[in-house]
Amino acid sequence: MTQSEPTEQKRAGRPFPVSWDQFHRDCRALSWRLNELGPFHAVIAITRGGLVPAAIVARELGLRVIDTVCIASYEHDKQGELQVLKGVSDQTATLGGGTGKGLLIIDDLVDTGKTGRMVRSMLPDAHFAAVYAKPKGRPLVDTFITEVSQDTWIFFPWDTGLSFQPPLKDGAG
Ligand SMILES: O=P(O)(O)OC[C@H]1O[C@H](OP(=O)(O)OP(=O)(O)O)[C@H](O)[C@@H]1O
Ligand SMILES: Nc1nc2[nH]cnc2c(=O)[nH]1
Ligand SMILES: [Mg+2]
Repeated sequence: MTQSEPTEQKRAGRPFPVSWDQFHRDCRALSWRLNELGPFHAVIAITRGGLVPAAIVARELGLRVIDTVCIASYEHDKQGELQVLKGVSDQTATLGGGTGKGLLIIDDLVDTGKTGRMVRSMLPDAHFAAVYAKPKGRPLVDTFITEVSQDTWIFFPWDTGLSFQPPLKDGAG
């Protein structure tokens, strides 16, 4: 990528900030939906973004076997090559009969669907859930809570902090 190319975040343009409170509510809503679809043997969080929703969903569904698939692709807001740094453990793979049946994969969001496609190829029979979905990634997930437009960039509470916001009207501050 050359210096002048915009990042995925800049290209997306429309900011969608999510507070801890909102994120917790959305994860609880996801848990309600998943509770009707289970039971699941284990939760698999796609790190790192999937760790927070996975903890909340696991708490709500009473699941105590939690594994990770560690995938890196975005360096802050630029997507590069997908790298699988760690797959599921042999123990979790056995619980899912080798194909992921009865396993619940969780991520914070699906955007282009690249990450989702990768985990689906690893565990084709697992249930894949994300809290937020953009249109390109939506066909990859079985369950999600809120759809946002493709030109939206979601700002998660663990990536943001409180800061001064200038008033909408110029000079009103
Ligand atoms: O649908 P895609 O276009 O593949 O994008 C979605 C993925 O991008 C983000 O992860 P990221 O690679 O930034 O890593 P992180 O979870 O460690 O922040 C997000 O948490 C999803 O896993
Ligand atoms: N924080 C964040 N990470 C992403 N990775 C891919 N899309 C997004 C997004 O909208 N927000
Ligand atoms: Mg991620």
